[in-house]
Amino acid sequence: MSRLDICSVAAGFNKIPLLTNVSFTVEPGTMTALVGVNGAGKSTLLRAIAGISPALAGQVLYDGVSVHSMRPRQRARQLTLVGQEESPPGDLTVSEMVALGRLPHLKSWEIGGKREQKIVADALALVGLSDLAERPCDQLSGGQRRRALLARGFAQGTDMVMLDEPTNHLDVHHQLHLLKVLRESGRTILATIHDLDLAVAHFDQVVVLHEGAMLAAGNPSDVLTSDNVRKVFDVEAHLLTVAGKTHIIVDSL
Ligand SMILES: Nc1ncnc2c1ncn2[C@@H]1O[C@H](COP(=O)(O)OP(=O)(O)OP(=O)(O)O)[C@@H](O)[C@H]1O
Repeated sequence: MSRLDICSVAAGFNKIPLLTNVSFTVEPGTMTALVGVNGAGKSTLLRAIAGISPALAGQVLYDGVSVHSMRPRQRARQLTLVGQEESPPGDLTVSEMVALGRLPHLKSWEIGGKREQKIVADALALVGLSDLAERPCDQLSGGQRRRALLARGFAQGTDMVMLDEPTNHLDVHHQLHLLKVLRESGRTILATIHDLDLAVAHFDQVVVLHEGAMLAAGNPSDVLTSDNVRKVFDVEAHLLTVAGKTHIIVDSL
């Protein structure tokens, strides 16, 4: 497994940076959460880190290799990005859509083979969608669509997985189930997330973006302090420990 190094990265649009000088490392097999207010640039940064859009400055290294120097197929064999608002083509069934995650790995004659079918079925089972495998994607609820896209991400089979707001649209059971599946997968995870309590209780590292820069990165309870949360989100929050786990309660504006 490989580590991901984000080295002095700037990301933005039309050559205008929204974020500059972002540096942190995601160690192999660990989970990092990216947090910040709406419009802070989390999705923009994640796309730049995944190599989907250019970094305006700096470098993203996966196993020491620049992701921006990789060809798309080579990159897709090593890094998965599940975006925030993807709408799968409505006329594909759920299992056909999930099978798209396999394309970077396959020769044309391997498509639909027994091994491939099993990988797709396993990914659907992981997100609890086996019973909807043959349903067209346009007949899914918001949360089911989200889980189907996550299954496509799992089926891609890379050690490094980047997820843009993976818990959005998921009910509380499926939020916790997803975080458990991610942890038990042993994969290296970088995810944007709005729920600070999920970030503090389930991730190894939190990176806070604020006013065009990285405010802090590190252990969740060291980074999501009352002061930092007030500074970034303009709310009052308190950390507390319940049954050995740290949680954050946001109690007022
Ligand atoms: N294609 C684009 N061209 C120019 N600006 C854009 C484009 N897409 C998004 N933006 C702007 O870039 C900023 C950062 O957007 P981004 O989606 O990265 O934020 P975010 O932190 O992920 O927000 P959210 O929490 O609302 O999902 C926003 O101000 C947004 O309006």
